[in-house]
Amino acid sequence: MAETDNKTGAKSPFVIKKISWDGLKITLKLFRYILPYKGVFIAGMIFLVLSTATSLAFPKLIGSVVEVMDGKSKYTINQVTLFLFVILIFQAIFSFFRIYLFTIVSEKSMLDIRTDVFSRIITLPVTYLEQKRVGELTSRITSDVSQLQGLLSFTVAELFRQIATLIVGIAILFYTSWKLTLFMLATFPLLVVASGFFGRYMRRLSKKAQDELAAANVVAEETLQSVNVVKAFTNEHLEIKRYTTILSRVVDLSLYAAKFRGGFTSFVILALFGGIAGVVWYGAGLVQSGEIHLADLFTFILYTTFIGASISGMGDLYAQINKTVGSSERLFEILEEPAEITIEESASVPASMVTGHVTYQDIHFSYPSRSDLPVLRGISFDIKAGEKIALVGYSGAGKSTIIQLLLRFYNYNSGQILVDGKPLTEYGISEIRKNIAVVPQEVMLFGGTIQENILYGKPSATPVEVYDAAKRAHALEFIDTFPEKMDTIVGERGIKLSGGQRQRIAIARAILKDPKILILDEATSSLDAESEKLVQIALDELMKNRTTIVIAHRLATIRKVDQIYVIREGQIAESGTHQQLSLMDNGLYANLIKLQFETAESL
Ligand SMILES: Nc1ncnc2c1ncn2[C@@H]1O[C@H](COP(=O)(O)OP(=O)(O)OP(=O)(O)O)[C@@H](O)[C@H]1O
Repeated sequence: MAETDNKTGAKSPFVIKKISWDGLKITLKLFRYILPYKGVFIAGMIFLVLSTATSLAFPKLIGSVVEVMDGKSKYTINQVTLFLFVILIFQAIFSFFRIYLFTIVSEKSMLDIRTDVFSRIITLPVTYLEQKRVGELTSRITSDVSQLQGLLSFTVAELFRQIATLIVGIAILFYTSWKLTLFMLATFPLLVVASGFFGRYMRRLSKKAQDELAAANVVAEETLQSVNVVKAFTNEHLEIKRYTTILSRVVDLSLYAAKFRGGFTSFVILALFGGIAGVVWYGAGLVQSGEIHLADLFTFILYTTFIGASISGMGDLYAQINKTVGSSERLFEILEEPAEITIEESASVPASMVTGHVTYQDIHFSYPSRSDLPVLRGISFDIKAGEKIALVGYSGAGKSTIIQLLLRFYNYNSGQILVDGKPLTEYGISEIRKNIAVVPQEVMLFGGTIQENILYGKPSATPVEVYDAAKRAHALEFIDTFPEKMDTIVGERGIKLSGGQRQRIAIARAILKDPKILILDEATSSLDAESEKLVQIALDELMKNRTTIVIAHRLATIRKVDQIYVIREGQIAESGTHQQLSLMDNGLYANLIKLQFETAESL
């Protein structure tokens, strides 16, 4: 986790920036998401102009009321009030449409942005994703996109309204009385300079507080994700402490920032009302000397408050835009990251029907994140179509890595992997993955029905196919015991399945996918004898006529394979059949078997 420092944030790792031109350019790219809704957006802009115009007419009308009272108007008080009401009603209608139309645009474009970001995240290469925390990526889709929503539904409208209020307001003021306007403007530079100064400091603090809060969320999320581990270690108090420590930093920062915000607001109020008091004083003199009417003074003061409010609102707006720029930079960083596959490709690529002849030729590999540490150091083997091999070896020897390369999660550094004689790199990523099914150690079930979970292997399968796959995976044995059968909800909000049951669901998925190459990453945890037997029968069924690579932990599977490769420190230390290897004196495999046998006996 990034270290945070003391309150002054002198060396904060969170970069605090002024709005840069580059950042703004990135933010402007967001408007391409508005393009599909440009008609609605333009309509919203028209209503925005209208509602701003009506609100700007308001001080003028109040002035007219005063004119009537002063006996200097040709209209009656009722006429002017009626007109005022009509304007108010129009303003209400315009505001309604402005808000509604902008919300349509912002909600719909947010939907598009979220979909794009989500699609991009899940199509990014594993190498990119593993550098990021899950919490960080989800906050891209949630908080960063929400920040943009503010831009479209609120900030654009506010920016326009405030700029229009400033320009039109000042123009009207000059028209009403240039002397009084110049007097009023004399107070402005002070306000602007001070708000610039305070505003910048406050933005820095609020950005820090925001980042701290995000870090707190990551902590909460991580804890919740592995809540069972926390409980098992009875480390609740540690987690609570971790969370509250970071939260109290957020509070400290926010309170510190609040002092400045409070101070700034007091200053603005003083300066604003001081300015108004000054204008009233000077204006009263002008009215007395007959230079302007009383009504004009009223109008003038109202416009001055409007303008004052606009100026003080600018600081907030700046902060909003700044946050938006930050969010868009983070979003475009993901959106512009090259994906490994496109969604269309993954959906439409037909599985290139390979026969399943897999060859590893002198594969060398190190993980990009630890490029100095060779993990595979010259792995070579050949598996004929339909043959079965097992990879065995101590933990960390490189077995899973061998598989990850076949799935093209990473690119190997040298050597070549061939499938049916053709280099792996010449296949499309989706194409190759469609030919491989993985039955992992830890089977992940999605929240949904058993049917949906099996369908994951082949989304286009018919219910009959799903049923058949479940039957062949020996999953019907337990599915039929549930009242809702295939429609039983599993996952977070449904029933929890046992390890053996989950494995049989995974096997059913693989049967449905029906690939030529199968990868079995055996669960290390042992199942009870009954489950073990059923899982084994299901696996035997699954392995028929498929090239199979087993990361083996259980003797039952290993005995049946054609060839066993013992991996040690990224190299093949021994190879042969179970028979051959177990007879080798002092052989690694023979030792492993002995070890497993002893462990099994001691249990
Ligand atoms: N994503 C990764 N980034 C960096 N190093 C990794 C990564 N995954 C694994 N390693 C390292 O690569 C080496 C081989 O790991 P691998 O997972 O292939 O071993 P394994 O034989 O499958 O072990 P196990 O039986 O425990 O699953 C280990 O030293 C591990 O720390």
